[in-house]
This record gives sequence, structure tokens and C-alpha cells, in this order.
Amino acid sequence: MLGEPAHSPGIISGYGFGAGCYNKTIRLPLQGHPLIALSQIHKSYRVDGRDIPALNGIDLTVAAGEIFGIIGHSGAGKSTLIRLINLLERPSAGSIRIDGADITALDGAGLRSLRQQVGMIFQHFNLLGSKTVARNIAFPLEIAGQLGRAEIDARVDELLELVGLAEHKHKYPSQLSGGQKQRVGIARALANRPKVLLCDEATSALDPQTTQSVLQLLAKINRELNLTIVLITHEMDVIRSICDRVAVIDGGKIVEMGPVTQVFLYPQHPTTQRFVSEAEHIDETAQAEAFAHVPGKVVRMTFIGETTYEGFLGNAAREFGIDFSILSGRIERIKDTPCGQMLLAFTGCEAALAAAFAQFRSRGIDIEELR
Ligand SMILES: Nc1ncnc2c1ncn2[C@@H]1O[C@H](COP(=O)(O)OP(=O)(O)OP(=O)(O)O)[C@@H](O)[C@H]1O
Repeated sequence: MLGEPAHSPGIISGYGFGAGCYNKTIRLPLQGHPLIALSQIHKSYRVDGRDIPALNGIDLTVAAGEIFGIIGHSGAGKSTLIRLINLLERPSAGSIRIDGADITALDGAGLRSLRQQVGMIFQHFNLLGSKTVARNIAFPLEIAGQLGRAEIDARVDELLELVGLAEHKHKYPSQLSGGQKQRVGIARALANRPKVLLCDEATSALDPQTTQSVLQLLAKINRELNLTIVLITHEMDVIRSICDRVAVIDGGKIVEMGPVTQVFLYPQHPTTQRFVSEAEHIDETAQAEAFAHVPGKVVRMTFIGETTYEGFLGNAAREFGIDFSILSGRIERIKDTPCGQMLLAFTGCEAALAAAFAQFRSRGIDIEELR
């Protein structure tokens, strides 16, 4: 795949967790053909006669139909990166292709056409306060000038239904909640039937419950319209809720990239590990201290998919005559995939433990022996 030179299409290799590293190679189906391809992108801003680098050699491919998340701390380069995809910023070097066509040199009519193909929503919604909800949504259609009044009105009604705002059609933005404003932003961004929706910290100004409802709307739009979505965020929860793949950006570089389940369960780079620890409220040092006195063999077990809900621990205890205690654990869904990670202390004779661990591994459960 373009932009991921270290890996073949859909293959992740060498993922590990913490200091102990698994040598895993997991094959995953690609969702669609490469729709967005950034190759060796550099971007500097000129400030007081000096070039300040913001992005340093970004290679990135987004497949058609996926929700791709970009996460990073403040100043990492997320906004710069996403704004390059619709040329709100232009790269200093490198190429950006959408559906195979290089967009970097576009201007005039080409640029207007690009902006119709690549819709965008913003953290602070950017609605026109003097226009009603319906007129805000109609605005990009009026600018495009391809539809008559009746067609525009019909399209606006369709979009209002899609985002669940039909009864608010004649209200002004000041009469709406934050979540409703963002729904207007989404409807407006979809008006011209774009191929891609860019989301620039789209839920950062919303409370957690509203954030979830807007994220679920984005997931529904992705599913029903097969719309490719690229979002930037500083919150791992946003990535976990709806993204298929994620790139972690730090200091203008991508430091880790892969399917969200992999990145969550086997974070490699220290920046990713910090994001995951914060999201999961894991403090590895505190855990190690707390469990220092616990007898037995301490292991970390990781499971993905339907194994998550199987009674493999009880079965193994009965079959091999071993015992276990759960020290900590989490079972969750990452997007639509059930998965979990647990710290356990096993007691029993060496041979029985080895046989039990072999059985776990044969069922696709990863086991890392920590002590
Ligand atoms: N218009 C600009 N002029 C000069 N420097 C800029 C400009 N925009 C961004 N930068 C600088 O580029 C770097 C990356 O900024 P960017 O806004 O892309 O990061 P970010 O990850 O989106 O951060 P945040 O989450 O705080 O918005 C930062 O050092 C920032 O100061």
C-alpha cells in the first residue's frame, strides 16, 4: 500500500506491548482501494523570515470506505496534516493524491471541484449565524450552482433527515445545542456528495454523551454512504469508538500506524503507550508494585474476537488442575471488535501451567509471561 513502506498491504508486523515484544504478523483485509495517498509530505510555516517545520516526511494512505483517525498531542501537526487533504494548507514538498490524481498543484476550478469532493467539519462548527439551519445546509449547493431551487430544497430535506434535525429546519444556529450545530455542520459538509469527509477535532467542544452521539452519526454515515472519513483528535476514546485504523503523530512525524485493535492492544511507541495508558487508566508501575507480593506466575493475556467471551480460564483450570486469580482486566469493544486484556497470577505445577498456556496460545490468545 502506498505510504506504508514498512508493511505490505494490510499486514502489520512486529507489534509488541511494553518492554516485552511479540513478533506478530497479522493479516487484515483492506477495506477498499487507496483513496488518499500522501507521499513524503513536508510542511513548514514561514515565521519572521524563518521556516518552522510542522510536518516531516509523512507517508500515509487511506483506503476507500474506512474511518481513519490521526491522534497526537497539541502541536504535533494534526491540523496541518488534515488541512493539506483539501488544500486549506499546501505542502512545502511531497505529493497528495486523491483517487490517483495529484491535487497539490490545483487552483481555480480544480480547487473548487476538490473542495466539493472533500467535505470538512470543524471543532467550532463554523456555521453562518445569520442563516437558518436549512439555508446553512443549502449554502454549498447554491455556490456549486448545479441544482435548481426545488432540487436544493429536496436535498436539504434529505440531509436534515439523515442527521436527525428535520424539526429544527427553520431555527438559527444560536437556538441549537453544540451537538445539533455539529449535525448541521455534517449535513452541510455532505451536501455536495463528497468522497471524503474530514473532521477537524469535531467533538472536542462537546460533552462526552453528545460526543458519542455525533460519533455514532459519523459511523452511520460511513456505513450507509460508504463515505471515507479522516478525523483528527487528541482523544483515544474517539479513535476507539469509530476508527478502523489510526496514525499516531508526534513532532510532525507518524510514529505508529495500524488497525485500532492492534495499536490499542500492542502499542509500540512511547507516545502511543502513553495515549493508551491514559485512555485505559493503566499505571504499569503502580500495578507492578501492587502485585509484587502475589504468589504464582504473573501473565498478561490478550484476546481479540469471539474468544473474548469464551470460558477458557475455567476450562483450563479444570482440565489441567491449575488455579488463577485475576489481578486486573478489561473487556471492551474497539469499534465492532470485542477484545480484552487481563493480568492474572497462575499457580500449579510447571508442566500443567505450560500445557495450559500452550492451549491458550493454540486458541489465538496471546500470553506474555511477566514474572
Ligand atoms: N499558521 C501557522 N503559522 C505558523 N506556525 C504554525 C501555523 N499553524 C501551525 N503552526 C505550527 O505548526 C506546528 C503544528 O501545528 P498544528 O496546529 O498542525 O498541530 P496540532 O497537532 O493540530 O495542534 P493542536 O491540537 O494544538 O491544534 C506547531 O508547532 C504550530 O505552532
